[in-house]
Amino acid sequence: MHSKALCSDSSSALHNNATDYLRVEQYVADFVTAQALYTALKIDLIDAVGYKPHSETMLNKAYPEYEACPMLLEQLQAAGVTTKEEGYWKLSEEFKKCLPYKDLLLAKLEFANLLAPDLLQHYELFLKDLPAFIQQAKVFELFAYDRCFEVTEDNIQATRNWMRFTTSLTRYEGRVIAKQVDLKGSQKHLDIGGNSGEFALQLCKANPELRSTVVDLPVVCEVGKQHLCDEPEANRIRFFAADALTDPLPMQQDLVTFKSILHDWPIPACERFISRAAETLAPEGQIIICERGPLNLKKTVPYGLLPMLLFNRSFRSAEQYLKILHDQGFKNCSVQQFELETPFFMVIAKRN
Ligand SMILES: C[S@@+](CC[C@H](N)C(=O)[O-])C[C@H]1O[C@@H](n2cnc3c(N)ncnc32)[C@H](O)[C@@H]1O
Repeated sequence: MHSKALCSDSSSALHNNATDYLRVEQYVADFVTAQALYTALKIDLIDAVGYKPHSETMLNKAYPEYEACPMLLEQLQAAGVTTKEEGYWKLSEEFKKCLPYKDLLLAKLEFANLLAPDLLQHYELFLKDLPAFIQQAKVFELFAYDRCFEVTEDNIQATRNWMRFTTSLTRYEGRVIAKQVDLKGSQKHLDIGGNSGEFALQLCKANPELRSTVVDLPVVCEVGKQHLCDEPEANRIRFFAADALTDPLPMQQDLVTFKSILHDWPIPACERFISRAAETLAPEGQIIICERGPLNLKKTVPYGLLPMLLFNRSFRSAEQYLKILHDQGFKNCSVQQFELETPFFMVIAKRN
């Protein structure tokens, strides 16, 4: 390692509260449970039995068109979602603890379900020839970056469709990162590829001095403005529509972050993103890169992690980003590794 790199496994230091959302993973681990839960969420059965225990007569009345409702509830009982007491169905005490993360559960289920048909049809191609798989796979029609430049109602709608996935994941990952990282003294923050502003929001909530500028493509910025408009921190977060590889960027930043963007790009583009970020820094400023590491394939991949399996070959090690930073003159770098539902790391880089 060239840089003065401090590698630490800080999972034990993670605040329990911030990682509590990981409890949803057990309910999206296998295909059949995932379908049962997704359906129960969609038809509001989870809300119904969560609100009030339901007998079979009550279920028949509430869901006359679903004759297999009892089967669904039994499946969910096997998965630990529901229990039956004295003839009445209700949510288990454990599953009730997931209710604050319903948005995340739905996003995970929808994202995995969206991808599953592509993998069912083309798994061999996925292994053999990733570019050919990407050409065939329907899921990539959703992530249409070419629709992120011209602000039209259709493009906003199309872009919002995929941004709900990135936003739901980042809402919770951002809280963990905000608790992990010490941003004392940072005021001007640039979040490159900052999407809906959710990551900037979580950093601003945790750091009352911070003022963020979210750099992203024009349509993404429009959706982001709408996403944040009711947040008390919205007046500390502005959107800056730009291509961060080529357009001028706001200068004199104390902090530049890249969260879950660089893995999308080949190394030369990562070098360019990082050198452009470095140009914007004030003398004592720092760059923080937050990324997933590769999946631990010694364990089976749960259904809910299908999207991460899809991107797994793009997930690099922290060392690869450290090398780029070192080559660009960042001498003071450290790495924090931690486990979320996948390995995750932060590379923190200062010039001196
Ligand atoms: C995978 S998403 C990650 C979003 C966000 N950082 C998060 O963690 O939720 C990558 C983001 O980078 C943005 N992006 C891609 N190319 C970009 C470019 N050249 N300049 C600015 N933003 C870009 C995309 O529009 C998208 O919002």
